[in-house]
Amino acid sequence: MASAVRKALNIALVQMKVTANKATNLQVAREKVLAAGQNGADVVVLPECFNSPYGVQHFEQYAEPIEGTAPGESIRALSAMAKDAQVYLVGGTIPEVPQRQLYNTCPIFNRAGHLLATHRKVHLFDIDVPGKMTFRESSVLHAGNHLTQFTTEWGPIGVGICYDLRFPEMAMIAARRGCIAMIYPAAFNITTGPVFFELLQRARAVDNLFFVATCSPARADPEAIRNEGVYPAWGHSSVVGPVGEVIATCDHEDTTVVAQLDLDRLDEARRFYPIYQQRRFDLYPDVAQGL
Ligand SMILES: NC(=O)CCC(=O)C(=O)O
Repeated sequence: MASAVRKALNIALVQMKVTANKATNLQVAREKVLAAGQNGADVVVLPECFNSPYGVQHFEQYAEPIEGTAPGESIRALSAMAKDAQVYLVGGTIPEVPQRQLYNTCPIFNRAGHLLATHRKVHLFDIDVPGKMTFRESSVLHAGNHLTQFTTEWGPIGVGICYDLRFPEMAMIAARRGCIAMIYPAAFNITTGPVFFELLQRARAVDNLFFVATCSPARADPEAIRNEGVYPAWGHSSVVGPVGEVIATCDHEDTTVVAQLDLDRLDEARRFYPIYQQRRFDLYPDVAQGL
């Protein structure tokens, strides 16, 4: 007898503290991914820049190759975590150096530890809010040129990285290609986080009537932020449902957020609000191209 299709998937967002020690970061990630798997997670997500401090001055030092015959130690460690925990692992991001160019890249593994896909951050985080937050990823990073999704038994899931969340087109394309969710490893900060982070997640979710999940690093100690210029991560890793409801969230502490993505919620939202059938591509053909 064919087994019933499972209608819900369990997700865990590992909001871990990231240090300057790569080996420690990998060990902490491993412990938390294994714990999440033991607690029933199907999909586990790590934060943006989980193996290195987040800052343009650090990327080159921590960068590793991902694909090819000699993947770096973070990729080998992530593959083993996914396999040992028997989970899909959205492996946060690491600075990637395939040849000379650097990228901010998310590797995604299946339950057997095989690399399913990689997403290179498409929209680089270049902003200048004077006196509050200036960041210029493009001073050292190159932007990726591909949209990314991976396949699961619940349906395809799209992947973006942090600043990619601000661009509705990416999530919209994923939704129209059948994705049930977008997952974003992310590291918003104490300037932009309170204003935009939840708003953007809820907007992407309700625009597309699908799930949105984000995973941030935990915030560093205030002295390290004040005295050493450590990036002040906002935290607030969250799962948002198809009508923009916050299903699970947290503050900025070291924690793992768990939630269930119940596909009945998605079906119901799309039945109640049939925007997928009501679009007027005759009036906006430019946004229908390529889909
Ligand atoms: N790491 C990032 O891309 C940060 C994005 C961010 O903080 C924003 O406001 O956007």
